[in-house]
Amino acid sequence: MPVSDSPDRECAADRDTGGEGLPINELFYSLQGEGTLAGVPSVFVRTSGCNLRCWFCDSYHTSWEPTHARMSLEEILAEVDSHAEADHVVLTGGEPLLHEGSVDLLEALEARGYHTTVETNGTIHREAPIDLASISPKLESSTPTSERDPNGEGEWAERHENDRIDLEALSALVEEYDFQLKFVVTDEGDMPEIRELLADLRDAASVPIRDEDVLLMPEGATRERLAETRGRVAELAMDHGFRYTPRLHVDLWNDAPET
Ligand SMILES: C[S@@+](CC[C@H](N)C(=O)[O-])C[C@H]1O[C@@H](n2cnc3c(N)ncnc32)[C@H](O)[C@@H]1O
Ligand SMILES: Nc1nc2[nH]cc(C(=O)O)c2c(=O)[nH]1
Ligand code: SF4
Ligand SMILES: [Mg+2]
Repeated sequence: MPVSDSPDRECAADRDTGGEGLPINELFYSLQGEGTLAGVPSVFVRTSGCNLRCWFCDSYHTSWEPTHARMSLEEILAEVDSHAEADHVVLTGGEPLLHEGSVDLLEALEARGYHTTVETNGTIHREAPIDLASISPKLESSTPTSERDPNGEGEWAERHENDRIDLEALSALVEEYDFQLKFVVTDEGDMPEIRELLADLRDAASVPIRDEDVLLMPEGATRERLAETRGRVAELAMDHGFRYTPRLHVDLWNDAPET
């Protein structure tokens, strides 16, 4: 589908847009590239708008400079259904759980028999029929400091830092849904924070969080960058007894849109 190239002024990038349907940045058929379902043919529905601003965000036009076309629930479902080979749908963003309309979409997908994965940064909990909550809590190394800001001089750093971890939302997500915790890792400097967060979450949540629920994913939006990070991250997964997840779509198609 075409992606609108001009930001819609009515849509603040960091809050629910309300109204009917959803702000959609792209909708495409691909292979799930990340996590325990890597390799599964899936339709991706990418909403626009995010409450965080990771410096490395590989979906720049849903966060830093959000663009979208507003689609009704019926239009989204028709396009999902047109990919008849797929019975898995991945709802991602941006931050899909910003939008009330995501709940409506997930309910409609459940009624049609789809398996649903929601890719979320873990700061927002909503009740919805989610088969796999793919939670990617954001570490301090994601913060857009003035040196790393892709779009300014660090104006978002404080808000990002304040909002990136919400233990209450994280606990509710892991208690309510089958989940994976997928951390973006660059080097061993990220590991102490992952271990601390896991300890806090294990205290706060009423369900077990097994090491096998924890996946380390190398930071990199391009093949070139992944070549620098993935060897290190694979070693860290082995050292700590966590899983490693590739970024299969980047290996296959680099940073092309709609992949
Ligand atoms: C664009 S985000 C959208 C969903 C949600 N906002 C989130 O962050 O989980 C989709 C996935 O891509 C990951 N991601 C984004 N930029 C990345 C990068 N440069 N390297 C590795 N993973 C990245 C996120 O951590 C998340 O798991
Ligand atoms: N192929 C493919 N797999 C993915 N898994 C999670 C993605 C995302 O952006 O949320 C993603 C994506 O953008 N492409
Ligand atoms: S939380 Fe997700 S969509 Fe938002 S800026 Fe970070 S990686 Fe991008
Ligand atoms: Mg992606």
